[in-house]
Amino acid sequence: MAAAATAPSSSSSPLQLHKHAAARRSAPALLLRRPRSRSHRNQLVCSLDATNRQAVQEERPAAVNGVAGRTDCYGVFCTTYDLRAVGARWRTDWCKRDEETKAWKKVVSVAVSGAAGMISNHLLFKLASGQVFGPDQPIALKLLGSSQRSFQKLEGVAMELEDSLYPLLREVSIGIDPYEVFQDVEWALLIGAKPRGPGMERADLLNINGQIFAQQGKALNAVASRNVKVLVVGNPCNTNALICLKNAPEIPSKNFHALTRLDENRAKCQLALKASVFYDKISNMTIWGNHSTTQVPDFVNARIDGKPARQVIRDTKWLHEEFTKTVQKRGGELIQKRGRSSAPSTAVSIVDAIQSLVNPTPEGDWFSSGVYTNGNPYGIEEDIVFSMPCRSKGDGDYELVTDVTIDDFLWERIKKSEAELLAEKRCVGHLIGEGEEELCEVTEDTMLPGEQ
Ligand SMILES: NC(=O)C1=CN([C@@H]2O[C@H](COP(=O)(O)OP(=O)(O)OC[C@H]3O[C@@H](n4cnc5c(N)ncnc54)[C@H](OP(=O)(O)O)[C@@H]3O)[C@@H](O)[C@H]2O)C=CC1
Ligand SMILES: O=C([O-])CC(=O)C(=O)O
Repeated sequence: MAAAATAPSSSSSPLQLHKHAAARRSAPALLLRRPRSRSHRNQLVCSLDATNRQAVQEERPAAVNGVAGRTDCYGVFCTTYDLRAVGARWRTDWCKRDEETKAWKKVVSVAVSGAAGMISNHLLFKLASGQVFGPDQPIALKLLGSSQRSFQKLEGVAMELEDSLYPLLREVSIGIDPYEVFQDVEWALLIGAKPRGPGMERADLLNINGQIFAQQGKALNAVASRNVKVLVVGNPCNTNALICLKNAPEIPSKNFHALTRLDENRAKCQLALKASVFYDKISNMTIWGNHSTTQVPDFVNARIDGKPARQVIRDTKWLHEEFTKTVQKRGGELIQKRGRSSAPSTAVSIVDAIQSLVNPTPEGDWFSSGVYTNGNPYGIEEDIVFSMPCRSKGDGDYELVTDVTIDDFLWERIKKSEAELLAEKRCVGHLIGEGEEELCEVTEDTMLPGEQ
């Protein structure tokens, strides 16, 4: 475990602090490490003289000492750095310093569950690099594991993040208690979930994972930022997202998403291949419904180089049969070939999903996300989480797209996916305060992309 460096005494040179490689880069300006608890918040006041160095020093929490259950800064991330360019003079004027700090964006606080898993293995490094929230956006990562056993794995992940020297990565903390890890987070990327084991019934999976998401919903409700954006990846992600939002009544339901961006990317790839064009020519790609084999990849509204896809791809049989099935079953095919479910491409699609919310959607285009159906303009049953076309102004929020055509082909399939989600919802009634577990009747149709 890396030991936390102490702040310099009033006689020490500021340059001594730069012994950590993270600070050797010409990284953006200093950020005092933010105190963890709400009660500590605002105690770092700007006062003037060297005595305040001592005060700041005392505010810094201790490093994790390998104590499972605690969430705290990890190793190098517990150090308060002077991150201005090497050679900058240590100032005793903390107000001036504070002014400089204010010029930088506030650190964005992002929780990731299943942080020791395969998807996170790819995602965390993209988050830390600035690829997701931008090259001028400092970030704090809060890593959630599920058990005492996973705590050690999380330490390993944090060590790799340390060794990657990301200048934008200002905090890493690890823990197994969502009530601690989710404190004040602005984004919660909920990836951790139990995989379906041999002989496990679909209803068991819904129940086991549902309980995880009920607990995490409650924790978010209690301690997260009131406007936290939640992206549920762990399967079955639509119903898990529904459970999560139902257990977080103080957070707007609109803030919850189930990841269907991977399906959108898969659909774009198939259309690009068929039309012999590069991916970037495919736009307006909607995935309707559940992240399962009933999902509906929409070629009716998709565009290729600005033209309706059906004007470019004249092969109706391919669109109706092969395209739809290929996208629906892509996850399963991949598992058969790789022996495990998709992780790198899922991480990429999580990046895409976040970027679609924090950047304005290009004029005329849209993206897919599994979102809460209340108030939807398409006639889809209310009170489920269903993938639909969305547009964002780049403020983290979204609006549903209204200028889409839903023909009979789409509608028939949308209803099938809707029925599947309603059946899943009945299975988790006990987790959303709406009934008993015994009502669960999921059919063979109800399959994750990986189950076939
Ligand atoms: N929506 C989509 O498009 C896709 C979804 N998925 C789904 O994403 C999920 C994760 O996949 P992947 O990373 O490959 O799986 P892994 O098995 O590699 O990792 C899952 C992680 O979840 C952790 N975990 C389990 N229970 C909890 C819990 N209660 N709280 C926090 N963490 C927990 C596990 O570790 P530990 O117990 O040690 O903490 C493990 O690190 C799966 O449900 C998968 O089906 C996958 C691909 C696409
Ligand atoms: O079933 C799984 O875990 C994999 C999955 O969701 C996908 O690849 O779309």
